[in-house]
Formats: sequence, C-alpha cells, structure tokens
Amino acid sequence: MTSSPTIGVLALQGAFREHKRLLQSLGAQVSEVRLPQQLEGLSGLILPGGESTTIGNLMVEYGLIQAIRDFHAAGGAIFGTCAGMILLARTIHGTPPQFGVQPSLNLMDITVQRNAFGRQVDSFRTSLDVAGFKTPFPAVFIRAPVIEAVSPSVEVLAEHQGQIVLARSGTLLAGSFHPELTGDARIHELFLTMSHRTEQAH
Ligand SMILES: NC(=O)CC[C@H](N)C(=O)O
Repeated sequence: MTSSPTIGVLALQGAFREHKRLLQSLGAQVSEVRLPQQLEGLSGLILPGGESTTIGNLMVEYGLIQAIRDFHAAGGAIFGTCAGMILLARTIHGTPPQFGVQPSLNLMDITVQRNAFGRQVDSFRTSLDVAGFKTPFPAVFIRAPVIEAVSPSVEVLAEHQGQIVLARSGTLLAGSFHPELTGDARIHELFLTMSHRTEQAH
C-alpha cells in the first residue's frame, strides 16, 4: 500500500502499542518513535496517553521537543490523546506543584486542565457525539484532562457534559480520551486523512 501514510507513535511511555495496532488494521505503515531521527519520512505522529510529566521529561531528555516542533512546522500532522493532548497544549492547569512547570510542545492554542474529572470518576466509558460522525463514538476516559478554553482558530469536535474533549486546529488533533481502546477506528481514520494531506505536500 504505497499510498498509505507512514505514522509514527511516540513510544516513550504509555498506551503506544494499542495505537500501533489500530493504525496497522487501517493499512497505515506505523513506526515507533523514541529519537529525533525517527521522525524522518513520517506524515503524522501520535502522542499517546500515559503520564504527561513523565513523557514530557523523556522528550526533553531525548531531544524530541524541538524535533517534534520542527516536524510539525514542516507539515507533519500530530494527534495527542489524553497525556498527549496535555503535551500539545499552550497552557496547562492542574500540574501537581511538586512537578514545577511541566515540559510541553506548546503547539496548540488550547488550555487544558489535568485530571479534570476528579478522583471519584477517575475512569469511565461513555458515548460521544463527534462532529461529522453518523453514530456516537465509544470513548474511554482514564484520569482524563479536558480542554478549558480554545482560541477561535480551534474547531471543537466533541464535548462531554459541556466540556470540550476533542478538538482540531489545522493539522493538530487533540482528544481527552483513549480512542485506541474500543476498536472503533473512526478517529484514527480522521487522523490518517489529516496526515495524507501533508504527505502529498512532501
Ligand atoms: N490516560 C492519561 O493519559 C492520563 C493523563 C494523566 N492524568 C496526566 O495528567 O498526565
């Protein structure tokens, strides 16, 4: 399948294997990214869920912060899920004070609140109405963040109880939940379409 885009999955920590599997089931070529040079030739990159401070610190250690910013500036699409969404955000609220200022790519004009659903509803599953989808999307939230504010250039694609949980801005996609865990591939398909556009520009 030469026309399928090559997608990287950041594989430092968290749920990267599940993204890989789902993308492969869609016919995409997938590679794991741990080092800056592994971004070469990719059309898109997924930042998985996990623990955003840990992933961010490892990104700093491996020289990936600037490398991913350059990848995006050169036309690469990025999809951040859960912790990955936090890493895309320009403003992050709710980082525990002992972590200080957590590393971020600072790419997407959104403000996120970490662990927004509190301890009692730590993790849950729900059906989301997503813009452009004919039927609801099954979404798993695990100690999930929400998007508290967006700039006018950001398109809101889904909300849960009045809070923004999926948004898009150009070639950036950010979601609070884990779309790789329920076997519904529509959000990954959307991301492949976003990545295709950039691939054709190479
Ligand atoms: N499932 C997740 O990715 C959880 C994100 C985690 N609560 C964080 O703030 O980093």
